[in-house]
Amino acid sequence: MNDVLLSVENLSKGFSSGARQVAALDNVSLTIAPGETLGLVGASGSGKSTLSRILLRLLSADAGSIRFEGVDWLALNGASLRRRRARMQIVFQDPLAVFNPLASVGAVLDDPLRIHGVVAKDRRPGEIAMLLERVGLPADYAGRPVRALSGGQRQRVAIARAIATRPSLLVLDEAVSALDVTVRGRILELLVDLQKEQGIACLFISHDLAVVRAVSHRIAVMDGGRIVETGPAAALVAAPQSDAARALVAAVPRLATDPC
Ligand SMILES: Nc1ncnc2c1ncn2[C@@H]1O[C@H](COP(=O)(O)OP(=O)(O)OP(=O)(O)O)[C@@H](O)[C@H]1O
Repeated sequence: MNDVLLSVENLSKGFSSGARQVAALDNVSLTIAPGETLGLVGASGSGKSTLSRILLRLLSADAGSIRFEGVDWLALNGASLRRRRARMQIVFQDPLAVFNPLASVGAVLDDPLRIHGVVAKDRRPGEIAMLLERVGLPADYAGRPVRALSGGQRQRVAIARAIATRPSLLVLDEAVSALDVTVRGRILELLVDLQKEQGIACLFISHDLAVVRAVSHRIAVMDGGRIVETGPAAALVAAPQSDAARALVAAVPRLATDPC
C-alpha cells in the first residue's frame, strides 16, 4: 500500500512582468496521503493558485517534479494525460467562469461522464441523478440552467462534476471563498462527508486560515512562493512558528484566542 498519493518536489515557477521577475513558486515540496486533506494557506500573491494550476497541468513548471498515483505527472501528455486527468479534479471559486452559464446542470454533469467514459450512455441520466443527490440537490435540477442556481447550489454542482470521474484527489482553489457564512458551512460539511465516504484526498487552498483549519488534517503555509511551515492543523494554529503563519492566525481573532 502506497501511503503517498501526491508528491511535489522542488517545484519552481517564475513570471516576468515587464522588467520585474517574480518567483511565484520557489522550490516548493509537499506530500498528500490517500484520503488526507492538506490545507494550503497564504496571503494573496504567495503562489497558491500557481501551484494548483501546475498540478492540474494548466500551466508548466520551470523546474521540479510531481508524482501522482505513482506516475511522473509532468511527463504525461496526449492520451495518457487525458485518461489520468480524471483522477485529479478541481473546484474553483467561481463555477460560472468555468461552466457555460446557459448549459443545463445535467449537461454540465454529463460532460465528464461522457468524456472519461465513466458509465455507459444509457446509465448516464441515472448517474447524474445520483451525483445530484449526493451533493444535496434534487434530481430534477438536471433540467435547470446553471445560471438560475444560487452561488451555493452552483458550487454543489461544481463538486458533483468534480467527483463524477471518481478522482483520488480534489483540488479546491478558494472553493468556498465567495459564499456567505451559512452556505459556506454547509459546503464544508459536504466536502468532509464526501471525503470520509469516498476516501478522496483534498488540497484545500484558501487565504482564510479559519476555513482551512476547519477541514484540514495538516496545513502548509505559503509566503513569497515558498512553503514556510507545515504541520498538523491544530498544532500549527495553536503555535504558529513562522511570521507568515503568525500573521494568518492573528488575522482571525477567534483563532488567536481559541487554542482549538
Ligand atoms: N500569468 C502571470 N504573469 C505574471 N505574474 C503572475 C502570473 N500569475 C501569477 N503571477 C504572480 O505570481 C505570484 C503568485 O501568484 P498566485 O496567483 O499564484 O498567488 P495566490 O497566492 O494564488 O494569490 P491569490 O490568493 O491572490 O489568488 C504573484 O506575485 C502574481 O502576481
